[in-house]
Amino acid sequence: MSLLKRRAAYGALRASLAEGFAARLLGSGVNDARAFSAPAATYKPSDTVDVEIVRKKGIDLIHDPLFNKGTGFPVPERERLELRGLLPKKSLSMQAQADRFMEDYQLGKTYIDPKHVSDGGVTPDHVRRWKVLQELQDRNETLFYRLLLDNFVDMAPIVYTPTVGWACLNFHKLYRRPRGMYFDATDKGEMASMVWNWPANDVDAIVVTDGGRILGLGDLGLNGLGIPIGKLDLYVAAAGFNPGRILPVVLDVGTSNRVLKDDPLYLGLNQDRMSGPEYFEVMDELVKALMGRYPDAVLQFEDFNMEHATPLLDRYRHHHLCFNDDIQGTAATAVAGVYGALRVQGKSNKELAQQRIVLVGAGSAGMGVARMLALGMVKQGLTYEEATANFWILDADGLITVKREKQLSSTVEPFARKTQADVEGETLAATVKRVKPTVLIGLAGAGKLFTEEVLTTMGEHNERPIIMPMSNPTHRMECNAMEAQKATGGRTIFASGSPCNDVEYEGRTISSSQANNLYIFPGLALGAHLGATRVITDEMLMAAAEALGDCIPEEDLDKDIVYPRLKDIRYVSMIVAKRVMKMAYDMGHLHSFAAKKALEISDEELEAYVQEHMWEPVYKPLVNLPVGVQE
Ligand SMILES: NC(=O)c1ccc[n+]([C@@H]2O[C@H](COP(=O)([O-])OP(=O)(O)OC[C@H]3O[C@@H](n4cnc5c(N)ncnc54)[C@H](O)[C@@H]3O)[C@@H](O)[C@H]2O)c1
Ligand SMILES: O=C(O)C[C@H](O)C(=O)O
Ligand SMILES: [Mg+2]
Repeated sequence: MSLLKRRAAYGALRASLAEGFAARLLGSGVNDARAFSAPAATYKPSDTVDVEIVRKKGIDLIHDPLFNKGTGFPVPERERLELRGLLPKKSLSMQAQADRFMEDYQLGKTYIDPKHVSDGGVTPDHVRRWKVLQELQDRNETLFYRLLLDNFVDMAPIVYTPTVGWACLNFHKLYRRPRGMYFDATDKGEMASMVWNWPANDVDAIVVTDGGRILGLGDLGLNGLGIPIGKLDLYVAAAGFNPGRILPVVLDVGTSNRVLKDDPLYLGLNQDRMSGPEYFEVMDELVKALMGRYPDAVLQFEDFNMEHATPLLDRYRHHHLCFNDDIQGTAATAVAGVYGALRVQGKSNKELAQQRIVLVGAGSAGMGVARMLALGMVKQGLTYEEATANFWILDADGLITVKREKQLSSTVEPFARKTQADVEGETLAATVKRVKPTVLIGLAGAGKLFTEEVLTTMGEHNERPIIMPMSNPTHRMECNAMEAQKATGGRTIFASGSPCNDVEYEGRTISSSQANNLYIFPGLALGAHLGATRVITDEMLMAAAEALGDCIPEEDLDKDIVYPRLKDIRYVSMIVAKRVMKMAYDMGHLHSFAAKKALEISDEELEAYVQEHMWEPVYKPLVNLPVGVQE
């Protein structure tokens, strides 16, 4: 990318910051905002008009959601692209289309029978909105992403958790049009050629699941594809990945879910879930097929069960640019949240080392979080062994100690309690009473484990308890915000995996934050992609965590908010991407020449570089080139 172009992008960034500043001035009644208005038009050779090359015309174009503008095709474009007569004559602006959609989205009366909505926390209205949005995505992706970006706070819970959980449970009944790629165990030997059926020559990001553990809903087999789709929706909206260059993938290796297997409409393999060497063989073939065609793509592993999540990450992380979102993205998210909560308490990051942490759920997410928090404590001066002594980890069998008879996994083993006072299998309530933790984290996916007794005890021992029920979706969270605030007299610093409303308690409003890896994976992947980093290291993850924490404005900390506002998600992803790239550079992992150059010029230049590479959901003029004619 030329320096001229980058300068232009930086100019645009500065202009938009100035615009925001001007708006604040206007809001505060200061009239000098005019000083920021645009100067008289001058010729800028760098401000080129971005066009998009398309190889289709006529009805084929209208039926391609990546290029379709619906009634938004301008008249001259209709002439150029053989669309005349295929659409009502009147051309609407994108804004008019957006307004029309929002009316339907907000007020639509499509009836959904409540008995079809079995997932706690998801209402019939969520489901209606999910359907309306999905239909839009299937016909006009540019408008879909425009709306998702502009209404992120309202729409993220629809395309993502908790509603996406309902969509996965019902994927086989909802299936209408293909999205993403479907591989299964019977495709052995064919995958490397199958991957060439995907229409895009370039793919920047792939999210893959085997449906083994979808949110806290268990094994959903092929239905799990809804999760990579939802994650990649956020890649585009939150981090500006190009929707034409993303690929959601499911590998169907069977399912242990009897309800699905017995359902004649289920679309996956009707066989038990594979495991052992055979499983890894199939997975290896898929990874080689995907990386063979798209060697530069970032590969995100999503919602694998405990048996496979860590082994797969260890297997591929040194060979491909990949990460496991549940282990690593969640870990960085939790670290940022605890740092934020310490700042709310008026403390610094240094005091992470003094925290006593009880964590329920010793699975991939839980142990990723424990390890990263321990690494954070090491950064604050402890040895790793001293750090692990600050944790009490419980799983379905209670407190984990060295006396556990079952073999502990290598991720859990360093955290097994060693002292006499620690009773193997102790209940959560007893551990919390005895240990008096300052931080309580839930990643068990088992619902209401933070009982009134547990929460009350947290309140008894802490002036400001830090309570993070991080499981998803809503009805699998360990508690909700109201329960935590009621039991602790409104003193909890609260962050949950799925969104919770703020709580009205004794005449005041108490903030709830969302501790979800959505704050990390889009920016992390963007930084890795733009920096061509080839690997994602612990240092890069820690940089992402710290960057996330730094994005919380002071005035929000004063309101007990421990994550940035979701409306600022693009800014957050840009900062996370920048800091990931800077860390990669320091560690010798940044291989993009252009990114290196930007970084060596200045911090602002690097921000502009990231910004410039974020795809914007706007209608660009379409230029048709016949197949075979080079761009
Ligand atoms: N907020 C986020 O960003 C985020 C990210 C990743 C995962 N999660 C959520 O975390 C949960 C777990 O995910 P995972 O990948 O670690 O799952 P996993 O299957 O790998 O691990 C689950 C763990 O919970 C334990 N557990 C189950 N029932 C329990 C009970 N009744 N009491 C105590 N422990 C119990 C299991 O023994 C196991 O150790 C899911 O609900 C998932 O949605 C949230
Ligand atoms: O998908 C989410 O909402 C977060 C996380 O990846 C999970 O598995 O729960
Ligand atoms: Mg997940």
